[in-house]
Amino acid sequence: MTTTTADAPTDDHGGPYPDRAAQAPEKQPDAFEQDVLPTPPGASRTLLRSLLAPHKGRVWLSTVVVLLQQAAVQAGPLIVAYALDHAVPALRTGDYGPLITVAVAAAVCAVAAGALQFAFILFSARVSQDVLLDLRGRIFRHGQALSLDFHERYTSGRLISRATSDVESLRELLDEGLQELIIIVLQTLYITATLIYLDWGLGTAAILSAAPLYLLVRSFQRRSRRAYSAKSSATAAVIVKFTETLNGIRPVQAFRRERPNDAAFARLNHRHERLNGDAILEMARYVVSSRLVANIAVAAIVLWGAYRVADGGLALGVMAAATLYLRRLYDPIDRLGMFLNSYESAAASLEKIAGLLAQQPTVPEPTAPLPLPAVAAGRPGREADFRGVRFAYRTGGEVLPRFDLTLAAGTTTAVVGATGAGKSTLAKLLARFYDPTEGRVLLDGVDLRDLSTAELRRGVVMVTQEAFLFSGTVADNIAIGRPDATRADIERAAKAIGAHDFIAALPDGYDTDVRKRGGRISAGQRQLVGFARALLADPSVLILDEATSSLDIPGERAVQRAMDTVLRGRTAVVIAHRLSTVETADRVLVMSDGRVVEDGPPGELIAGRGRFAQLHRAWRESVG
Ligand SMILES: Nc1ncnc2c1ncn2[C@@H]1O[C@H](COP(=O)(O)OP(=O)(O)OP(=O)(O)O)[C@@H](O)[C@H]1O
Repeated sequence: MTTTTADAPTDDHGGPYPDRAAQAPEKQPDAFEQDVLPTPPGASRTLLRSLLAPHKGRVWLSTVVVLLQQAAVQAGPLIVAYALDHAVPALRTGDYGPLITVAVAAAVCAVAAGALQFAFILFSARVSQDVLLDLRGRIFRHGQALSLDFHERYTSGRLISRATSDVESLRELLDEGLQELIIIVLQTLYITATLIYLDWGLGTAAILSAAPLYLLVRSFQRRSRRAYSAKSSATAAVIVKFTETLNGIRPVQAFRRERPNDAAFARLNHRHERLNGDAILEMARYVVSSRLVANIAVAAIVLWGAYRVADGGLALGVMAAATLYLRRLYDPIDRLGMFLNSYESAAASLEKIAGLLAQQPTVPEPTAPLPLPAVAAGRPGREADFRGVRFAYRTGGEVLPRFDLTLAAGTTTAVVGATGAGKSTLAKLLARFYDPTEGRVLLDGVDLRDLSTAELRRGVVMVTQEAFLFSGTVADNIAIGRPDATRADIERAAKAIGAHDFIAALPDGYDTDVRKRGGRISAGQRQLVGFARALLADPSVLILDEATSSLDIPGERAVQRAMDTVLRGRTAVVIAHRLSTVETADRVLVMSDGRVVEDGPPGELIAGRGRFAQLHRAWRESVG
């Protein structure tokens, strides 16, 4: 008999699987649930640097352009001062020269400011668009490269959120942030220098007043980062709910889940709104408190200045000018808040993206891949061997206790067993969607972990129940198994499978777009397309998850014939749900609680008195 170990509580106390604790992260808060994947320190900065590195030249150019643009803008008051002090008195003496100079200078500055602003927008937009293009591509490529267990936990909605709303908040920073920052720094430097020039004491006091402001900025940064991180997760949760509901629209409508879904969505939507509000509130708090600090600083400095004026230590004019400059010095504080806002929003998003990109596939490519040995002429398929394999999902307990199993080349093995017995898990190990927790899965003696993905996919193909169709034509869908296949190859495969007639009857035959007319392709026909795809791919080992849904009798026969064709001449593992499949297999494995409890040719098992014999009798009776 077998034992169920999936939820054995003894593990943590030195039970039968001492290393299980290391594989049970669900006991700690789940990083996936909370949308905070572990990120190596400095990963966001490294990511940003690597994104900007190819555009260094343009970033510098943008910086120079915006500096020149600011110079052109700031020259305005100087020109006015020159006009008042020189051009107007000169005009009184009939000298038009200075006035013309002023007019030309003002026109040049105005045109230059406009042209430079245009150039800046152009350069910075190019940089930001290229960076976003690169980043979206990286997220997509990485998403595709990550292993199945990652996707099962992270969900496509979160990936979409990373590639859309998080990328968008980075765009806001890249498009506007640089200009804002440069303006803030320039204004602050210019005014501080002028204040020091006017009066050392006042200038130093102004600089000292930056200390409480600095503390305020730091606290705002911390709080706003937290607020934006929560907001980004809330946005992702809204998108996850959206995609999940719409992907499952059939069961949603069939089971009238609309109302509960509306309620659940409203909760997530409100949470998003509230967290967005929190982020805005942080900004409001910052603006109010920074203005308060600034006003107190101005009042204190002015009081001290007035005392010095009364004392005769400071000229009144200098005091007046310094007061005006002081007010201006604190003007960019609001701007700084806006900048920090978009910076923190982008930083929170970047951290989430960096966390995603830092994930490593749990089924990695080998660094030194090995080739599969050449198949001897006439030998069908390859031998598959599970050696000392034990498997536990990362999110759960042990599903397959340690076992050994050899599948001889060219044989068809039917796997049967109750739901949850571990049939699909066994199949997924053979297709290397997961690596065994312990032990090795070998194909003709080569560990699957040593095969390049291309070699592995040529060697082993898994056809799942749902036979997913991608957007594109029927021909494209069949050719996924072998992209270089000609139309003749595709038709030959379809004919062999018995799919040609229905495909030819579609409005555009093989060129029918499956998305536009997807409704015309029935479940059975989808399976036939799936088989044609597998036949064209021609793998040595084929794993087939037989559909549980029963088809009509002609449909059933067509699928059965197609299956016989596709299984012939290779090593096959069929997760069987049909009696006919089991009866025609070379070998039957009966699984229960993750263990193979019966193993043998179908005739032998049927004749025996085990589970399979009982199952077979019940099956026969139900068929009639
Ligand atoms: N991604 C996963 N993470 C954690 N546990 C899983 C995962 N997939 C399956 N399991 C668990 O592993 C066990 C075996 O599942 P498996 O899908 O292999 O069974 P099965 O025999 O193929 O069932 P069915 O006939 O219903 O498809 C079950 O207890 C299931 O809950």
